[in-house]
Amino acid sequence: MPMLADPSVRYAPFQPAPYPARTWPDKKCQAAPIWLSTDLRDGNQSLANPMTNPQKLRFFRHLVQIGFKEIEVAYPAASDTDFEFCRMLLNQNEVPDDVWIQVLTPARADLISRTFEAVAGLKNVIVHMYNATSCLFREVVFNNNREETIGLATEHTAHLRKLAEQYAKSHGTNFRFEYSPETFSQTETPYAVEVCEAVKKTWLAGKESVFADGRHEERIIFNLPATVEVATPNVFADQVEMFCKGITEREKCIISLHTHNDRGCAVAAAELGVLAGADRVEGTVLGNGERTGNVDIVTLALNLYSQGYTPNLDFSDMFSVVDTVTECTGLPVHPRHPYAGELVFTAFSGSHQDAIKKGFEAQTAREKAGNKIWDMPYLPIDPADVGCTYEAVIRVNSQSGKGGIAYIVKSALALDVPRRMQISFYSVIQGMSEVSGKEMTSKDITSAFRQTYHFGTGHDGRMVLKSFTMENQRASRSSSVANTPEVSPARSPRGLSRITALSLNGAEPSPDRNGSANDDDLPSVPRKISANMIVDGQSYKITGDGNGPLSSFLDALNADLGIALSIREYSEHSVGAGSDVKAATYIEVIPPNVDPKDKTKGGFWGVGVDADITASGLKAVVSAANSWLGTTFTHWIADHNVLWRSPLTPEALASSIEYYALLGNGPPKLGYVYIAVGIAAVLAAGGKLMTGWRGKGGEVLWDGASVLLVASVTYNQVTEVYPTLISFPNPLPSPLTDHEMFPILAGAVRDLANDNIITSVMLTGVMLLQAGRYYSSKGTGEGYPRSAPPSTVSSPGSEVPPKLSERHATPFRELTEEEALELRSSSANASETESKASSLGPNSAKRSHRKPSSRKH
Ligand SMILES: CC(=O)SCCNC(=O)CCNC(=O)[C@H](O)C(C)(C)COP(=O)(O)OP(=O)(O)OC[C@H]1O[C@@H](n2cnc3c(N)ncnc32)[C@H](O)[C@@H]1OP(=O)(O)O
Ligand SMILES: CC(C)C(=O)C(=O)O
Repeated sequence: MPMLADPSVRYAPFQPAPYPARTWPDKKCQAAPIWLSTDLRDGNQSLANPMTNPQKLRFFRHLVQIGFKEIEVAYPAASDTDFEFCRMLLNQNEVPDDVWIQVLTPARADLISRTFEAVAGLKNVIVHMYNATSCLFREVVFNNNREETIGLATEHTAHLRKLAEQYAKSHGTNFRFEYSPETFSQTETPYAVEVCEAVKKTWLAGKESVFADGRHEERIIFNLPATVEVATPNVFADQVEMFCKGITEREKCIISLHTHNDRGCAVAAAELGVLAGADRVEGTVLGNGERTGNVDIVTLALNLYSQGYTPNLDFSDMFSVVDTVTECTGLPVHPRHPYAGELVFTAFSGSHQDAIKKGFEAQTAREKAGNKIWDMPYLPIDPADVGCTYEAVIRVNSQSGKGGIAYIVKSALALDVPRRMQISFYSVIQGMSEVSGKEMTSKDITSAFRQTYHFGTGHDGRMVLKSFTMENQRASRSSSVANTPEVSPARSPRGLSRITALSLNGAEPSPDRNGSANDDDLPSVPRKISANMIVDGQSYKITGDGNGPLSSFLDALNADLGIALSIREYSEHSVGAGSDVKAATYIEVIPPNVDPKDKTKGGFWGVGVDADITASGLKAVVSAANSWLGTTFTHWIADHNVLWRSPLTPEALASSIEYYALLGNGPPKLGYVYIAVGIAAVLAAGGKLMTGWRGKGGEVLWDGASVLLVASVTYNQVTEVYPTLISFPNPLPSPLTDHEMFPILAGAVRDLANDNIITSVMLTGVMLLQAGRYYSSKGTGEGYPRSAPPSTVSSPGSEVPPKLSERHATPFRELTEEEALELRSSSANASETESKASSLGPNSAKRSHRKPSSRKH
């Protein structure tokens, strides 16, 4: 049946009693209520497969560990399992002295008696009796009028009291009594009060001395259930306040709440009910229970905690709580479950991440100043308080922003990346995550960072700084730089002491000073650097002069390697503390044709970390220069701009032009390497051709094709690629995209990209041909003879099926004569073999072994 156009024909609104005298809206909840966990009763009775007793025991122990002092463990009259669980708790001495065991019974004499048998001998027991009091239940379920309903309750209260006194005497048990007017929230509140008055009278009759002695633990518990949640939480709060004010001898009663979540408001109803005067709340850990569940005590407790009130329950290890609940109930916990779900302290979206990152920084600063109050965007409590690490707080996908990514880099690598570098790295991660369509893990992000900035062992770029010596008028020093940019054996105390003095906190060197930013504390004195570098595997010693370490290094790169870069932005911070302190330096470099003032374009970032501040700066320059140089000696990135980018922007073309101009005007030695590779390829191909001429007829075909392809590539490189490459002007005109040469240069990079495509297709062809040759000479490996022995070849009348499947593992090979024969005979027999297959051989059995469908129609 579809939803009704007019639901009022079927559903009537709940009619709350008017209660204008309410005071609860102005109350505050400033202390935890008494908690009762009913996980092992109400939670258990709602499970398709109720818990086994070992599971119940595990859960019980965990509840005790969390700090529950009242635990409803069973409905002992319901089943032997529940009965035995109570005995198990007694026999194994599982119940701490300060914990009360609660058991539920209906208002039926036989079941009450059975309940007492179950708990006989336990130290502290609350016997909980219920009968429904609402009009619907009175009429439909019990067929009782109001008086009869009260009679049912009082009669069984009297029976229960008798047994309690008896068992207290015989077993020394402390008994308390809880009565639930089940379906309280659907019962007329004054009538619920009337029922409870009658029950109270029966239970407390003659016990005046108990209260006169101040034994308040003897108070009767009236538990007010929203057995089914039928109205808004304010209605429930009104009912609770009405009850609290209506019941006499309030001081002799504990008012308890038992809310269910049918409208999704169990937490709100319990919270407002407490404001309305309740002392106690029954619920389950993480909200399992009938239908939509009982109220979730984790949420209630941590809501209090987040307001600065101690909940008297310890959820410090939320993971183990979730494990216990899920493993015992067999139910999952929703990833968005308040305080406990896997994702509840996690932000994927950029603006949330940005705010959280800034929030953490502000929180750290506040705490340093002595104010520990948690005040964090998007995070109501500190995840660490419930056993979460901060790692999961920010997770990155295509919805994320630079702040979140920077947060992860900072958490994982202790690098506080400057804002503009964050933006630059963000585009790297954004691109990756859009391509994959998946979340980027912290590991993905840190390894992308290392790769992008050539940071850390195993992430060297094309250029590596091995060691350097620095001379100036004050001192002369030398350092070697370890392979990993993060650690340097050079620990100059002088360098370290300068970290603070040189810290510019993101201030940029003015372009004209060109890298002398970290010389603020020194007068401008000429420096000379001598550095040992590896570029594309070749060692170079470079030297340069300048007003500081960075400017002299940039001078050396320009003079000896033809790498003309200047610094546009510089910042640094210390990493760690004490004797392990290091400096982290971030540098943005720009090539000569880039406008230093237009910070939206043309920069390349680098990072360096070292115990020596000079080494950290130099490493940052090398890292940035590597970003500019590109990762490998290939042109894919530049060509991608030209061939596959849509729309093809002038900026994309400009960056490809810059790349090829750099290559064309690069150090001559790079050119020699390029030519040497070409010559080696030609010689190798030629050598193979000769081998082919010397007699192996079959191989000449392959070698011939390879030679043809290699020759074509060489011709293309010599006549097209090389002349185009060296035609790029040095320096490039600036601003590039507006210059009249731009269309010509754009055409040149298009030609180069096309040439590169041709080259790569041809070289791929060579590789495939060579692979074919390799496999043909190798055979199939184990067990496959280069020429098949006669016994494996089928002959007319042979019953052995030919092993054709083995043949598939041998690509690109000529067949031996025997194999050719075998193949021919097998194809001639193919149709015959097929027709025989239904009656002969193992395959026929396989094909026919399925039974015809036995389904009846
Ligand atoms: C809201 C709640 O969560 S209440 C707790 C619910 N939990 C459970 O029911 C789990 C355990 N229950 C059981 O194992 C069984 O129901 C038992 C053992 C208690 C009783 O089983 P049975 O004797 O077979 O009765 P049944 O389960 O059909 O219960 C219905 C009978 O109990 C009566 N009844 C229901 N609740 C109560 C009550 N609180 N007090 C007295 N009688 C009650 C019904 O009116 C009905 O009586 P009828 O047979 O005369 O019409
Ligand atoms: C027995 C009562 C308290 C109950 O479980 C309910 O009303 O939900």
